[in-house]
Amino acid sequence: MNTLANVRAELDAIDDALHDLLMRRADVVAGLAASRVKASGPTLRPGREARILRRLIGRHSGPLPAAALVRLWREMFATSIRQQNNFSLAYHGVGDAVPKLVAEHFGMGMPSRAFTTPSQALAAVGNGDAAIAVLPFPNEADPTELEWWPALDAPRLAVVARLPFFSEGNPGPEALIVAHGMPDASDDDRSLLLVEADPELSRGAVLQGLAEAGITARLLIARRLPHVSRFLFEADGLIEPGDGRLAALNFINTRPLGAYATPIRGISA
Ligand SMILES: C=C(O[C@@H]1C=C(C(=O)O)C=C[C@H]1O)C(=O)O
Repeated sequence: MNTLANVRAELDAIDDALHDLLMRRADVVAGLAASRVKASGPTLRPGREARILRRLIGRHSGPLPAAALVRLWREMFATSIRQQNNFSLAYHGVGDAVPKLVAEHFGMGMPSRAFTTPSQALAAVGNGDAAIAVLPFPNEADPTELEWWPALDAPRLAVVARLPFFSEGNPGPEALIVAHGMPDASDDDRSLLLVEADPELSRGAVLQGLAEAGITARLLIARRLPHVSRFLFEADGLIEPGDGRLAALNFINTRPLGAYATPIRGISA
């Protein structure tokens, strides 16, 4: 009979099974941490996390909202990252959008420190005080003194993830994670490209130059400086510093700033 006691007994059995699996997952991560197989690379691997979430969302069905599935896995990722080393993060943001994204992405327990400028947060990563910096997604309306991407020391420090990775519909304010080294591919990625070009060159001509080199890109920000036009593009795919397509470009300066797994924006039923 479907009494409350019966339903609760079934939930208790499911909780035990889930608990066993969570403990088993943590054991596997502990083995990974002890084995040093990741010793040469960063702890946080947003590309791998994106592959896991895409795979699970792809097989998902039933009444559990996909957003809840992602939240549960985010908490597990954050826990397993902290299991692997003393992970901590630096962030900068005006208002509460960035701290909110940090809490949603890394759970409530992740050690994090706020900085009043993006360059201070990046310096904390540069000198090893923090593993990553979370910074606001570049915006055309940003004041120059908060514009962090033109001075990003890529590929030493590079963009490796975009937050939120999952949202149903409009994501609201977004952020980027900057870490040491270029990110792993996730099979569906986008790259940030800084281009400095002769101010005589229109943005259409710059886009055409990129297209002729085989790079499909969208303009995010254009800045007219005294002797140069500076552009930030989001390009399809993973573009790393040695990419052959960059050699074909003859702008004043073209620099990949990193990449991120293409975020999921709503899922079709
Ligand atoms: C376990 C790993 O480290 C981190 C934690 C992950 C996980 O818990 O599945 C996945 C990617 C990394 O951010 C890994 O690199 O596989």
